[in-house]
Amino acid sequence: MVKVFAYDDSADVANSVAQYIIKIQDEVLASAPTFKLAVSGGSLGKVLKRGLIENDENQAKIQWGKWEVYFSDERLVPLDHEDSNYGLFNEMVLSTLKAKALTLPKVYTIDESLLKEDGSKDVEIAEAYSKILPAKLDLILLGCGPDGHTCSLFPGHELLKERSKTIANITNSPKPPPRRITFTFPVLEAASSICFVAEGAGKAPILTQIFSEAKSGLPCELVNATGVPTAWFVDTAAVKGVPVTVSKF
Ligand SMILES: O=C1O[C@H](COP(=O)(O)O)[C@@H](O)[C@H](O)[C@H]1O
Repeated sequence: MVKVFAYDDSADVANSVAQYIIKIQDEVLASAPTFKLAVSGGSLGKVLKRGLIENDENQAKIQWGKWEVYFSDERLVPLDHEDSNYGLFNEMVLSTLKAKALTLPKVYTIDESLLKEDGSKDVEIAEAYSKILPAKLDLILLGCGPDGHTCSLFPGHELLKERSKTIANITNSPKPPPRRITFTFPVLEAASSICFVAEGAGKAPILTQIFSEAKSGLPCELVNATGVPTAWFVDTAAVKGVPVTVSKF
């Protein structure tokens, strides 16, 4: 089932995403020792900072020590590089927790020792990450690129059909940097829940394609079709003119 939650204000989007994450965290931790979630890069970083870190009420409800954090995709650059999705999560979330001496989540990064300038170990990086990935994630937080990509699964790319690997490497990402690793559809399909965050008028044209009845085959549309409970948190600008029914979480 796909639900779309829309708000006029970006602060309300961030707060609602945080409350949604906390709800799933609480449900999972009622019967499991850890909450396993995956985060994405891009604009999601600021949303997490605003909703989970800058909002004291939300932050107090987060059991950071029981979180296991994975990355839905990662750019094959050093972890402290400005393009790294871990680097973004560190800057937006972990750095504040460290500064406040709060308990840190367990964060699963790529094996940086395998990063080579010529990309000769990129396949190994993907294989190594697939070995630390759990069989099922409780929640995957995704972004939606202006071309409809999510994770590092791009429109029309052969990786959309990948079924044998859970993590694949890509050498020709149309969005820089070109070398990345990404979840494949079997990982997305196995998740307990998925949440997209998309904001800004610039996302309205692609959301119109994703939510129209005509099949576009866009990666985000394919995620919506997996049958995994999926929530979209958007601002009203992103869904202006989009053929979808919206509500509030
Ligand atoms: O390259 C990437 O882009 C997508 C979408 O980013 P956004 O800034 O348009 O939200 C992101 O979800 C992904 O993790 C990242 O590597």
